[in-house]
Amino acid sequence: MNDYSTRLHTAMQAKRTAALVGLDPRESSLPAEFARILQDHPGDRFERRARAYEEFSRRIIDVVAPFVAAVKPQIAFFEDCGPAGMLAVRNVMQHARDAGLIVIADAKRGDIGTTAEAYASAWLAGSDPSAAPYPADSLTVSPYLGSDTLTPFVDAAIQRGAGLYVLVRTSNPGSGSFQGLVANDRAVCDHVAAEVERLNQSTRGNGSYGSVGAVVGATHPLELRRLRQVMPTTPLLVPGYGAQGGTAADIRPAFDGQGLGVLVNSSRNVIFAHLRPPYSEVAESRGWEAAVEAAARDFASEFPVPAA
Ligand SMILES: O=c1ccn([C@@H]2O[C@H](COP(=O)(O)O)[C@@H](O)[C@H]2O)c(=O)[nH]1
Repeated sequence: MNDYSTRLHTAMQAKRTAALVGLDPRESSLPAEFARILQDHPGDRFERRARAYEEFSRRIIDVVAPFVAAVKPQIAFFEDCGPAGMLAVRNVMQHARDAGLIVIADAKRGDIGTTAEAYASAWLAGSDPSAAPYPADSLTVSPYLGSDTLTPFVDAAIQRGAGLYVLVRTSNPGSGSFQGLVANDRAVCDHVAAEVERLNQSTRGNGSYGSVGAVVGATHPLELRRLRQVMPTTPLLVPGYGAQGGTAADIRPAFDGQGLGVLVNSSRNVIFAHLRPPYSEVAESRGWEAAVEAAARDFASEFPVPAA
């Protein structure tokens, strides 16, 4: 069984990019053709929306799979469709696994003891997609309940060859209100980062990185540099690039010398490329999937990874 960071870095080297496409479907931004499913598909409005999200996400996966290493379904959008949405996201995740992509479930789970065990069991399929009802390679988790509540996730990650991304410094403008508070001369996010790096050590095999990763936003470039030093062997998941204002220059210092150690997320700017120039022109002439392809190619080329 290959551990998570080995599988992740193999995928990044195969696709030669650290780009990750976020699957954040929203009814109001779907291409016009999805109106048919939203109006005519059997079931109630939640089931129709779930069907549209599944079809849209599958087609995004088909378009971006040649260019990126991973996808990150944002579970909230699927959950908002009720039970049909959870079935849809399960199918989307399986479709992405079948396409050879690393799948990060952005569900931001976290709870005490046995409840954390149940979350881990549900979401961390790891190297064997059939090991969990939701076939994710890795999962975002919240550290807010304390370090002991991360342990069940770490144990499951080791057992299943799965990965975790612990929220350390999130990309939203208000993330400093708690994460930036200073205790014992260090910001809370630095305390969390030190704990993530410590937990990560128990998951390191022969590779340079472990399987306990961290979420650090591109919108806080100074913290990103500092936190990379606190977490030198921790794989980073970096949201906030593109639509939230983060740039490639903000993120580059977090990569190692081989172009590894960081996955960069972009959601809206890729999946809804048909809505913004210059890709809207591509959509007009060649359709929305061509616009997504052009945006995914451009995004991937911003974060090149050398072949192994
Ligand atoms: O700190 C965080 C943690 C998670 N996210 C999620 O990433 C995507 C970002 O979408 P964009 O369209 O590229 O802005 C979204 O699912 C967020 O919930 C984040 O942005 N920041």
